[in-house]
Amino acid sequence: MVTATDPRQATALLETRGLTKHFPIRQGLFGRTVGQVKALDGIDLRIAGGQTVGLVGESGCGKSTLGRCLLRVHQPTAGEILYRAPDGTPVDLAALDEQGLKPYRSQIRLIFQDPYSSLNPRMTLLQIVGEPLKVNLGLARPEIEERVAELLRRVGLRPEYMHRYPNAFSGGQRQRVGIARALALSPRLVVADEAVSALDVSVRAQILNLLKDLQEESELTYLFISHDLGVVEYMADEIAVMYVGRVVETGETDALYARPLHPYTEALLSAVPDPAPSSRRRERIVLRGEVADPSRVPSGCPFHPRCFYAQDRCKTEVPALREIAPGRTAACHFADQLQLRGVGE
Ligand SMILES: Nc1ncnc2c1ncn2[C@@H]1O[C@H](COP(=O)(O)OP(=O)(O)OP(=O)(O)O)[C@@H](O)[C@H]1O
Repeated sequence: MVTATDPRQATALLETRGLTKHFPIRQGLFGRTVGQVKALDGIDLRIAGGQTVGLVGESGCGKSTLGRCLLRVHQPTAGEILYRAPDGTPVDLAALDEQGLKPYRSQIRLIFQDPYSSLNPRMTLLQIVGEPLKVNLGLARPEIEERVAELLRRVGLRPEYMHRYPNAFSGGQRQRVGIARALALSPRLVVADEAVSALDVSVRAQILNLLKDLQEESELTYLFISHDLGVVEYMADEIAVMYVGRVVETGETDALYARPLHPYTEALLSAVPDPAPSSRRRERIVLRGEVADPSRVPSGCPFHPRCFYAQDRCKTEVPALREIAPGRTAACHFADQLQLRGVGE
């Protein structure tokens, strides 16, 4: 059903086309390039304004590299990052130099994974959260204090904490500080890279709910990167599944979880803990072998050596990411024939 909040109807805030990032592998005394790590290999991804896109996949499949390219921490090797500026103009962030990127640096921000190592222990919360206000906006101390107090309130911390140091706080509180810092410049898109993975299970839900509340208050858009499919199901309107530098499936969260179209997604979902274990049990699909090495991507479909449904064609022909049903894409030759198992069957 197409509803008012259907991500397919919302305008894209950011869209990547053919986004590619290869890291050279260097060897020897003169650093000769002997190969390439294909961390991203032609990513087409659409992030609708005000929505959360969940990016999932095993470790090493390129999720963080994608986030870093959007933030332009990395210079992409090829492809476009089309960002809709506040006045509606599309801007290709991949093509801009540091000077050109300046106006957009405040609009796309990152929440770090580890609230222990990402906060400087020698800086007070005022300095940590206020730093972007000083550096990017050049604000004076009284105004910074005022804004930091407001930011701390928004993330559920007492304003008087601003004079304390990070070691006075728990993991969950520290991540609230990290979120306050990410929000200091009123961004439009926030990349949350494993934002709750380092936290105790007991505080994860509080941080996830905080992120949801902040999204509602400020119409934020999230790219929510996680290897935890349970967490992503709770957070994301839409999902993109990555495998070795490529997007292999996209769709609305409910539809994708109920009926995956790519065998890799089916395997990932089979590992999500069963909410009602006494009912018909889902069988966990144990994939053979390790995730492919992005410097030696298998021929044909990169997933074929691990796929239980692979046919001869899969060994030679690379499947394109194509629309299988409205709002559903998959990069599998047999996506419209396979009857794969989802969650909650
Ligand atoms: N700066 C770099 N130089 C060389 N190779 C890199 C660099 N950054 C990432 N890679 C490689 O690119 C591939 C993708 O890494 P990336 O960190 O993006 O994956 P990921 O899905 O985020 O994994 P994880 O969840 O473990 O962080 C990996 O093979 C990684 O070793």
